[in-house]
Amino acid sequence: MSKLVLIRHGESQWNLENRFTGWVDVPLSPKGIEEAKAAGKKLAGFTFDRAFSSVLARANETLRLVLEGIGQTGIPIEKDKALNERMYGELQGLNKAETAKQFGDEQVKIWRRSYDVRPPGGESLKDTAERVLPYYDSRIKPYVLKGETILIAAHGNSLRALVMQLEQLTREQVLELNIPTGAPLLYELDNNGKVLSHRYL
Ligand SMILES: O=C(O)[C@@H](CO)OP(=O)(O)O
Repeated sequence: MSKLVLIRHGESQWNLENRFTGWVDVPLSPKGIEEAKAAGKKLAGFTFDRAFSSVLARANETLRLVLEGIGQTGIPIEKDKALNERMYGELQGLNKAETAKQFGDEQVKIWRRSYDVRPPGGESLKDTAERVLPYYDSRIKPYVLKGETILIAAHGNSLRALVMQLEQLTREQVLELNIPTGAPLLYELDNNGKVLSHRYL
C-alpha cells in the first residue's frame, strides 16, 4: 500500500488580496507560512520517500516548511511546471470580487470551477489536467505502485485535476470541489494505484 499526501500551498499574498493568481509567482502571506508549519505538525509520524512540487515559490516554500517541520529535508524532491497552478490568462492580477461584479457571479464561477471552460487567454481545468495527469502517471505513479509514501505540494487547480482523477469525480462534482490552503489530504492506494481511502489530516 502507498500513502500519497497532497497539500495545497499555504495562503499566498494574492489569496489574501483576493486576486486571480495562476502563474504569477507570489510569496506566501504570514498566515500562509503559519499554515505550512501547522501542516508539518499534522504530518509528524509520516516518513516520506520523496516529494514533488510545482516550480512556483508558494508551493516550494510550503514544501520546504513542511519538510523542515518533520526533519526530512534530505529526501529526493522533483519540481516541475506540470504541477503549476492553472494559467489564469487575462484574469491574472484582477480582484475576484470586482471581476464578479463586472461579469456576474455565475460567469466567474464557470471560469473558476468548470471543467472545460477557459477563462479568457487561460487554461481550463481540462487543459490543466492534460499536463498534470500525464506527469502523475509517468513521474509519480511508478513510486505509488512500489508502495512509497509520497508528498505533493501544489495548487488549488492542479490538485483539483488530480483529485478528480483519483476519486473519479464527474464534471458536476468537480464544480463544487474546493481544496483549502495548507490542509494535508491523505490518500491510501493499493498496489495498482487504486484509491482505498482518503481524508484530510
Ligand atoms: O487565483 C488562482 O490562481 C486560484 C487559486 O487561488 O484561484 P481559484 O480559487 O479561482 O481557483
